[in-house]
Amino acid sequence: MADQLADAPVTILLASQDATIVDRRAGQRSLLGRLDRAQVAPGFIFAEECAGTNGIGTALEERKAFRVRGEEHLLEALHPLACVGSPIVDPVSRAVTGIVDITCQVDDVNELMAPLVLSAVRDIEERLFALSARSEQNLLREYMRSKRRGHAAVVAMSRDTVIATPTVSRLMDSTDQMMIWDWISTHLAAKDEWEGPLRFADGIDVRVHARRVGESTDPLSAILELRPLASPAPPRPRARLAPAAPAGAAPATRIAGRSLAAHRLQDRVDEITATVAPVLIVGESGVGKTHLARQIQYRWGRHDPVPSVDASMLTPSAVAELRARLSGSFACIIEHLDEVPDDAVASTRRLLDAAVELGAPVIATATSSTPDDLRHQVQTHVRRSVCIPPLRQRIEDLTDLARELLAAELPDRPTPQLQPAAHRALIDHHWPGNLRELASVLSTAAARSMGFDIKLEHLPADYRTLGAGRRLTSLERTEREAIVRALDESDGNKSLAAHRLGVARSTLYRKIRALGLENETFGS
Ligand SMILES: Nc1ncnc2c1ncn2[C@@H]1O[C@H](COP(=O)(O)OP(=O)(O)OP(=O)(O)O)[C@@H](O)[C@H]1O
Repeated sequence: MADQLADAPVTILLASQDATIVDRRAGQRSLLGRLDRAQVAPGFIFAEECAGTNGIGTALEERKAFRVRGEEHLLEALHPLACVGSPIVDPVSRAVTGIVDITCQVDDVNELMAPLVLSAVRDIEERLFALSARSEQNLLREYMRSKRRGHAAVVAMSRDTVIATPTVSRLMDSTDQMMIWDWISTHLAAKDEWEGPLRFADGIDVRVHARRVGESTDPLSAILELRPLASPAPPRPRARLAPAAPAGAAPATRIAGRSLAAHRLQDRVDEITATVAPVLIVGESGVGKTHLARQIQYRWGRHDPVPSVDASMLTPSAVAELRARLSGSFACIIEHLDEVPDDAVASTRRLLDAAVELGAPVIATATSSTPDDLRHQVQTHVRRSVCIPPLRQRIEDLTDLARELLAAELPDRPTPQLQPAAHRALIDHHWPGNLRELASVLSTAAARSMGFDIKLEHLPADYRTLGAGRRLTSLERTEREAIVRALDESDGNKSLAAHRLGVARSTLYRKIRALGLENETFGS
């Protein structure tokens, strides 16, 4: 388009979704000089709240093509100009992703400007549609990765695609699919990761860990890993030792971090690795129990990855099978021992007794150490245990942990560093999902920074806590929720959202900035 309009008395502007001009093409020298004087150039923001009525900001507000001529502009510097701007609407998410605008001097206004802008926008929207095919490929790749990591119950889902492992396909009908899609759309609207319960149409309860695939601006797609809950008991898939993942880089043999908690953990791990015998690793979900189990196995000389089994899938006969294979050299990791089903408690206890007797390198993990829990009786059979503290209790280790996670994420290139503002924002977070959550945030950030150092703007929106690293008060959180809801219900239209909230538009803009919502997209 820029080539076609090279000799025309117009210039083409491209603005981002926050109305910042990011590119300016074509235009004769006299026009460009005037545009420079009026600051109509890359880097300048033309959001309506800063620049009043103009072709970029108003088209963004109205979500439709908008024509402004001469004194219709609020800013006097723009009075000699005329323009037509139109929003680019993502064909899948329906979010405005930018604005195309053609600007000229008032005397050069031409009836063709509007059709030209609209045709450019159509071209861009078609390309965005083609890109969504790429996000399907990403989804498939992530699904395969999840399966390779040994997860037996995995679903990959986007608006148009559902892929599921046989364990889940057997459970899921079309109502379940719709319900799962609703669940994803709700929980991953503002977060990249979510874990919580979900009930299938026939009453089977599962716990789902869902993680968004791709960028937050990509069409929504997610990987869900399902674990059955103990009751009501679903027809359980038979537990199998997950095939060990192919040998990758050797796990680090030291615990990352310099906090007192990290030193204590290191000392305990050193003690434990001095003798080969069953170990129980306790800690909140995502804290790195399985990771530590692999480190310990490695230090015991198991340089090939050791197979693992999820205790929530154990049946008495599966435990008997494991027991038959047990010897002083049989190594395995039993994950989530505190979720062993009631009917497998007794046999698992016997299995662990035998493992202790034989000195077998069996490592179990558990998220709960509640003393009166039936499953606690199983845990006590392991005798030796180590507890990994949650990330929020060793937040000073975040830099070292982030380095380790980023090195694992980008094994083939220099490890990116966290820039101070990004580091401050991450330190301020509560990390309920522990290292799993941190790994996911860093993976998104590393993709956004293209593998270079991670700045505040590379973090997912929810983790850029107000730049200064301030945590929201509960009142601010309530306010934020109300604003997000209003913007969602208004499909991102700020005038409508302000009307719904009963506040002036300028107040809404101020709140949006103060609550760190400027880079969010809203609506279906
Ligand atoms: N020290 C570490 N270095 C690099 N990656 C780590 C480290 N600790 C944990 N991770 C990564 O963090 C994620 C969560 O770790 P892991 O699966 O070991 O947690 P967990 O405590 O076993 O979780 P759950 O109880 O929910 O199964 C994994 O992707 C793991 O590879």
